[in-house]
Amino acid sequence: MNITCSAPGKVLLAGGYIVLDPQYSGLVVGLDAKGYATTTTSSSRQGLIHVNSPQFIDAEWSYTVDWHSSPIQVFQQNDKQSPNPFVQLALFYVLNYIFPSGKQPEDWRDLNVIIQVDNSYYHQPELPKDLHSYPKFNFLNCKLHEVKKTGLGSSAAMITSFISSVFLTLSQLTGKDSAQPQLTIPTKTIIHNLSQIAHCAAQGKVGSGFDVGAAVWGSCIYRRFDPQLIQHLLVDPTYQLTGEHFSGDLRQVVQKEWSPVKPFTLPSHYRLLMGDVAGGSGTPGMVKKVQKWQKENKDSEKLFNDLYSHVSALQHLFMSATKSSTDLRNHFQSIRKILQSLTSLANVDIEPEAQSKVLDKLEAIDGVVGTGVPGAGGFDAQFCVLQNDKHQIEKVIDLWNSCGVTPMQVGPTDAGLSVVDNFL
Ligand SMILES: Nc1ncnc2c1ncn2[C@@H]1O[C@H](COP(=O)(O)OP(=O)(O)OP(=O)(O)O)[C@@H](O)[C@H]1O
Ligand SMILES: C[C@@](O)(CCOP(=O)(O)O)CC(=O)O
Repeated sequence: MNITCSAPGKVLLAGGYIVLDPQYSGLVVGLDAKGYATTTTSSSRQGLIHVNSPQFIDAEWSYTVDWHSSPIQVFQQNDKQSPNPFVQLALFYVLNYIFPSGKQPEDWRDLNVIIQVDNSYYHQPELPKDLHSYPKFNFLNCKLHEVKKTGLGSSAAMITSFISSVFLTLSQLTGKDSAQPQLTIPTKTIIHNLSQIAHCAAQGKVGSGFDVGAAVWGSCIYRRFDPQLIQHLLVDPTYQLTGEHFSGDLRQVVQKEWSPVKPFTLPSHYRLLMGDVAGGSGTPGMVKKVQKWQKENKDSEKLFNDLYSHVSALQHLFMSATKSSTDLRNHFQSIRKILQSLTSLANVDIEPEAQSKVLDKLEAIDGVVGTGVPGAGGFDAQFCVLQNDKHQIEKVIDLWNSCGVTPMQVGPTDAGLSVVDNFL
C-alpha cells in the first residue's frame, strides 16, 4: 500500500504582522508549488520508520518507535545523521494521536516515507546546456541546510503532506479508514491541528501558522488560533518529555476546531504573479522588532487597525469576486503606505526603498491592481495582482526582468491538502 499527499505553498498577500493577533485575519493565497509525501508499508514489524528526501545529499533519517514509553517516543537510530526535528516530531504527534502507548499495535507495519518538494521552493543551479527545463523534484546536489530557499513555506508544505500521508496510511492499517483514503473536512481539521503543533514544536515558537493553514486549506482568510491552546503540548524533539496526561490532552485539543477558516478562490479575471528578489529576509528578527515597537507605542493600535481595515476590505472584495479593480487598487496602495510607515517607525526593512522603487513602477502598468512585499516583507519577494491579460502580464514580466527581479513559475491553486493518485 502507498499513499501520496500533496500540500500547497503560500503567499500572505495582506495581513503580515497583524495576523499574529487573533483579532485580525490575513489574506492567504495557496500556491501550486507543492510538497509531496509518499508513505509505503513494509512487511517487517520492527517498529522502524525510514524517511528520505532524495533531492538532497545525506537527507535520510531512520527512527525506532518506543511503544512502551508514555507517550510513545520516536528516537533517531543513527546519531551520526543530522537530526530533522520537523520529521521526528511529525511522527511523534501522529503516533501519539492514533495509538495508545504500551505495546506495538497488532496491525503495525514498518513505514518508508519519501519527501519531495517542487523546484520553485529552491533556487535551482544553472540549467545544463542540454536541458530545456529541470526534471520535476530536481536533485540539488547539496545538503538540506545548504539550499537557498524562495520563501514559499517549504517546511509547512512538507510537514503537512508528511503528516497527512502517514496519518492516512496508519488509519488504513488500523481499519479506521475506508479502502480509499479520504480527506474529509473533519480529517483535514485533525491533520491541520497536528501539523500546526508539530510545526510550532519543531520551530520552537508559535508563529501565526498561516503557512500551515495554506498547506491544508489552500487560499483562505486565515485567523490565528489561540497559542495558549497548544503551549502545553509542545515537546522537545530529542527528549519528548511531557506530562502524564499528554496523549489524552493531545487528542482532546486536536479534535477541536481551533479557528474558523474561510477558503476562497482568487477570481479568474485576475492573475497573481510572484517575483523572486533573492535578497532573503530574517523574519523572526523582523517580527521581534515590530512587536517591540508595538509594545512601546500607544498609537500602534491605530496603525494596526487602519492596516486591518484595508486588509479586511480586500478580503471582502476577493470573496465577492469583485470586478472593481479601482477599489482593489486603493486598498493595496493604502496597505503599502501603512507598511512604509511601519518600516520607518519600527526601523524594520518591511518595504525597503529598493523594493518601493520597483513596486511604484509596477503600479503604473495598465491593468495592475495590487503590488507589494508579501508576508513579513524585506528583500525576499514581490507580488503583483493584475487583470488576466496576456499583454499586461508580459509588461510586468519585462519590468521585473529589467529590475533584476526573477518572475517565479508559481501561481494560485484552489486545491489545499490532497491525496495524489498514481503518483509513483
Ligand atoms: N524537503 C525537505 N525534506 C525534509 N525536511 C525538510 C524539507 N524541507 C524542510 N524541511 C525541514 O524543515 C526545516 C525548516 O525548513 P525551511 O527552513 O525550509 O522552512 P521554511 O521557513 O518553511 O522555509 P521557506 O518558507 O523559505 O520555504 C528544515 O530544517 C528541515 O528540518
Ligand atoms: C510576519 C508574519 O505575520 C508573516 C511572515 O510571512 P513570511 O514568512 O515572510 O511569508 C509572521 C507570521 O504570520 O507568523
